[in-house]
Amino acid sequence: MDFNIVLLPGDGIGPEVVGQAVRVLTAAAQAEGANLNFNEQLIGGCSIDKFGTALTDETLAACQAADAVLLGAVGGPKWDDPQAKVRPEQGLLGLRKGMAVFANLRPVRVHPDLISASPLKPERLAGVDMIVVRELTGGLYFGQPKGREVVDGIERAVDTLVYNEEEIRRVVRMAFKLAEQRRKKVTSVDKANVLESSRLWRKVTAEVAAEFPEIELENMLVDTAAMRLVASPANLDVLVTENMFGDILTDEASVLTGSMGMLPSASLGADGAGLFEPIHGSAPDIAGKGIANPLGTILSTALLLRYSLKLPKAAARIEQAVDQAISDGLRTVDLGGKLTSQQMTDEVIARLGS
Ligand SMILES: NC(=O)c1ccc[n+]([C@@H]2O[C@H](COP(=O)([O-])OP(=O)(O)OC[C@H]3O[C@@H](n4cnc5c(N)ncnc54)[C@H](O)[C@@H]3O)[C@@H](O)[C@H]2O)c1
Ligand SMILES: CC(C)[C@H](C(=O)O)[C@@H](O)C(=O)O
Ligand SMILES: [Mg+2]
Repeated sequence: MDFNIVLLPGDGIGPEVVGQAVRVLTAAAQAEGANLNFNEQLIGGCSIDKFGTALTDETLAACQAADAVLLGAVGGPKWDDPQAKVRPEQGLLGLRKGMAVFANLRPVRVHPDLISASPLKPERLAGVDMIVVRELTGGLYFGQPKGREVVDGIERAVDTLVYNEEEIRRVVRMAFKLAEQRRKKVTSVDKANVLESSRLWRKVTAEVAAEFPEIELENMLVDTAAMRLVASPANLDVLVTENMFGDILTDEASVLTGSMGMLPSASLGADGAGLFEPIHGSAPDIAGKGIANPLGTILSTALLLRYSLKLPKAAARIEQAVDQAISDGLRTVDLGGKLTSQQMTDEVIARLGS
């Protein structure tokens, strides 16, 4: 079995965490008899520096042709000028759109031995195991019109939140399919008391729910969801929501797990090839120090093996090795330990099993 993987390390800690995660991915795939061919490309700020654009046509084409793509992070202060015409984040959005990966799965699991690493009360964290399904190629991030103009000497800016029913249906259906394998409940998060797009979201979600009579549907307003995420997170199982709500709620959810560095993600479309990335950014405050937590990216490679390469045993090997390393008390700096990214990865590899 041979697979072609595109690596997009990106900026800041991106190359550090991708470099480590690739070691784990290679070892786990090899243990299951799979051979991976890697093709490394630029995206984000480093691509702007070299090519003047955050995503070249060649990089996008390579990603579209690959069996899977592993990305680190993009962005950083160097490219943060508000007047800049090109931004690193545009590369990431263009990649998601270009790969048509409309569903971003963000599993949030609290390891029992990391409960003390979270600022939340321990009794709220026991048994937290949810998956957020974030719509990824629509909503405010992509809606038109979008832009700036000066009217009568006053500058204004416009972003548009637009969804059509098919964009909603396909991502909500993905959430219901996931719920069939889990606790048979979907919490759909919207702002239907204010937003027209949310009222359409709610209508389509009810139609999808009718296709899955064994799954319970709960509708929740996003402000309530933000509160429930910290007040009673163990009651949540599958959450599905629009692009920006999902972005914000998952950073909040990362606090439950002890660190931003823990959360992986899988971005999937209608067919198998996906985009896999930790949910964190380029972390300019710790970039270059070799201390970033690599586990979110390592766990993203497990999702890559499961969802795109269809190697569930290799995926489980990685997830078990990460769980074991944490159970054995191994911690990077963000979790109160002393291990470097490389040392933590060595410990995971040592636990992959034969
Ligand atoms: N997917 C992406 O590429 C992505 C995601 C989020 C932010 N960004 C970009 O990253 C840049 C920095 O954004 P930010 O600082 O707001 O968010 P960030 O996620 O980069 O960092 C937030 C905080 O979490 C910490 N952190 C993040 N990942 C960590 C890890 N693996 N190990 C230990 N600590 C970790 C950072 O040190 C920082 O204190 C911005 O340009 C932003 O646009 C990119
Ligand atoms: C960098 C940014 C465009 C991105 C997003 O908002 O989707 C990030 O925050 C994420 O969560 O992947
Ligand atoms: Mg985010």
